[in-house]
Amino acid sequence: MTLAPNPAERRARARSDLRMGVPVCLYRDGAAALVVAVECLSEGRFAALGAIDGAVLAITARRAETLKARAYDGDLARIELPKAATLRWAQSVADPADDLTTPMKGPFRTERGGDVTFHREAIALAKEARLLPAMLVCPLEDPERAAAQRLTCLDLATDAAPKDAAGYNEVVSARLPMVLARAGRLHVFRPDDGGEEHYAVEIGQPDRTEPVLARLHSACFTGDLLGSLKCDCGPQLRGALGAMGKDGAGILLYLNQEGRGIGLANKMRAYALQDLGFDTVEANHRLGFEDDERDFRIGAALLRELGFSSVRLMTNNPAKIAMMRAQGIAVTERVPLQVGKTDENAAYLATKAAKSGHLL
Ligand SMILES: Nc1nc2c(ncn2[C@@H]2O[C@H](COP(=O)(O)OP(=O)(O)OP(=O)(O)O)[C@@H](O)[C@H]2O)c(=O)[nH]1
Ligand SMILES: [Zn+2]
Repeated sequence: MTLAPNPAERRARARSDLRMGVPVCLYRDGAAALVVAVECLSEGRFAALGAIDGAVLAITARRAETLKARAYDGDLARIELPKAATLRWAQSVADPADDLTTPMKGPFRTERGGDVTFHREAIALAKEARLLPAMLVCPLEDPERAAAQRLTCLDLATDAAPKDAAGYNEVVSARLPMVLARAGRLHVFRPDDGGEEHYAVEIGQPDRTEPVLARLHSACFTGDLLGSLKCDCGPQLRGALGAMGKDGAGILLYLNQEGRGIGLANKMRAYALQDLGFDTVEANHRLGFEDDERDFRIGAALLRELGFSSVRLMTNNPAKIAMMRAQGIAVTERVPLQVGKTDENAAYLATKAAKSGHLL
């Protein structure tokens, strides 16, 4: 057998490289490009890469809208680098932190026509790496040069973003008595694509042939652990565990998709924007993200691994129900989970109801 990394493993390496500010080489059909995440760029690498003829900043159409830059490529825009472009300029294109204090960043010239495969893939990699979706993309005449510098190289014919969700393997499970549910067991699942681990908390011994009381909870460090008043996550987590403890059976999936899938750093960037008056959805858009970047297929995959095919789902989010059903998990009942409303999170919950279809 070959010991070489497979496509998923190469992609995992690429994500790590991007988080360190190391460029990654993308190639396909004889063409190639070096891509690097703007937020992690050093002065030295920016000077070297920005000087390459044809280098552009790839940003999402969401971010372009805020910057008033024309997005000719549908979901993304390619901003040309002005002659005097500095790293500071590139970072202010990527990061909305100073949008209001220094609004005059443009006007921006954006490219039109031509192939955007590398740009789109670069944005996808940035999101997978939980980085701001703003990438410096530089055409590369000779991909051999990237290999010679030991850069990670992805052949998009084989290593493009996979359409199917990762496979999950249970690493271990052990008994975990909890205040709210004594008969607990924690299962740890590891994906086969080098991505995040996710957890399942099983309460009691639920019958696999009956619909199980289930909760799909997304990680919220601020709400779950710190008791933040900005959201309802902590009370929902404890409310779900409490209900399962009382029932004597249930399954709580704890998915490590912090900040609706944008990561904690970006969620805190969103919180900083919320302090300037933007709501939770607007803040995501200004950062360049969609409202919700989570992949709920993971929840269905874990349920299947655990032997469940039917749930009574504790949620107020119809998208979770639709996704479960689309993934072949029967949702026999929606169990509302309305706890933890405070003065501080009332506007947040109202925005979720108005813009994201949450049920009140
Ligand atoms: N980007 C972003 N994420 C947030 C914000 N507030 C909370 N979150 C995240 O939102 C997610 C909330 O997860 P859930 O409670 O599972 O999801 P939900 O869509 O509200 O659905 P239900 O609670 O099931 O009704 C967590 O990952 C939080 O970290 C915010 O203002 N911005
Ligand atoms: Zn929260």
